[in-house]
Amino acid sequence: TCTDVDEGYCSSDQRHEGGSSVEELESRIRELEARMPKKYPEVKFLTYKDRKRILITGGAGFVGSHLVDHLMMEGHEITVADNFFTGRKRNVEQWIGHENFELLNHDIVNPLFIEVDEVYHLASPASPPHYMFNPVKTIKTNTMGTINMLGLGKRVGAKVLIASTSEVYGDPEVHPQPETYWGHVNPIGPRACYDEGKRVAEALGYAYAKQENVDVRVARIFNTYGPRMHMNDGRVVSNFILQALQNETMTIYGSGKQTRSFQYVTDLVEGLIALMRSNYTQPVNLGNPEEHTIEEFASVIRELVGNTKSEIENLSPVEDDPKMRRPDISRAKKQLKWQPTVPLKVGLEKTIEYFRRELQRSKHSERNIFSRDEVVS
Ligand SMILES: O=C(O)[C@H]1O[C@H](OP(=O)(O)OP(=O)(O)OC[C@H]2O[C@@H](n3ccc(=O)[nH]c3=O)[C@H](O)[C@@H]2O)[C@H](O)[C@@H](O)[C@@H]1O
Repeated sequence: TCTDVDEGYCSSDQRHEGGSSVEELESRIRELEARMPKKYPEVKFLTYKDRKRILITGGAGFVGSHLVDHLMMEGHEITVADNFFTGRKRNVEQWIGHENFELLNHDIVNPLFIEVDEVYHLASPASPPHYMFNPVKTIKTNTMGTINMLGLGKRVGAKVLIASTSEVYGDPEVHPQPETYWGHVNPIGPRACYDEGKRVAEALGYAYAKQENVDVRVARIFNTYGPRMHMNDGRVVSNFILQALQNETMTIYGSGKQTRSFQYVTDLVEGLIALMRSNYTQPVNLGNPEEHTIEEFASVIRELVGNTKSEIENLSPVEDDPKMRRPDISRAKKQLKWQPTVPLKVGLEKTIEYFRRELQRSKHSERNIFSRDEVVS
């Protein structure tokens, strides 16, 4: 009988002779292995021909990390560049160590020299309190950072998708907002660092496309919500949910009659990918056209959270706060065959569940994958 089972030196005959104890042990190990969570979510295998090398700036952030999940599961090679100003390692921890994944602690205000086929350029603080906290850095990220990404696109021949924003329309005087509207932006107001930063990013994109033949896509992203928004994000959906969950006052800035139209993050991710893969080079609005007042959002969230003692209170209005916002998405429908599909209540429930878990969380390394299928099934 072989006694070197641990060392793996036994032949199968010896193991057989060794009697049932080794077989029992083996089957017990198999059983235990089956019970352990899989190391990584299921990733499709793509051959070299179909696999793309993709850089996602801001890939550890709220939107970026959902895009990472989607493209990783499709089987592509993903590099994330993030300076962790608002992004968090936790958002992509499910991929760390995977052979298709790389996480760089890199600030794109500095150039980055890597070989890629596509760049999703999402890096920038996006919530008003965050971008106003360091306006100079916000401008640098959107100007110098964008130049660096377009320069990378030029050098290696990569397609570059620029994440622009509905804020390029400012406090709009046209409603809903089509891409042909030039906007109504205060160039020296508190939001200017972001609004004007993104307007320059778009201008840079088209300048590089014209002068240097860089293949550029521009997505104008409207208000988006979902799991993995930062606890201190400060935007309305996460604020209202966290306030309701903790029985705190729900803070409406101003009358609450201002409107917004909110899309769930997985819808946005599909729109971004469709745009990147299309041949359409003009800006495209990506948003959900269902419009509500902020007051309505407060009561819908209050109701969905349930059992809350939170009161709703009106505080003073925010300077230059857009009074209404709703995307005209005819272009996305026509050119990308894209439109949002996740209903507000379904997305909000998913987001509430996420924040509820975050508030209860007391240890590291809990997986947090959110796929669209999980939401619609
Ligand atoms: O979520 C987004 O996608 C967008 O969020 C912000 O734009 P904003 O529409 O001002 O987003 P919020 O800060 O969520 O504010 C929405 C409305 O709710 C109000 N609000 C916000 C927070 C709060 O606690 N209470 C409250 O009433 C704001 O005054 C505003 O009228 C960013 O500036 C955009 O770049 C970003 O694309």
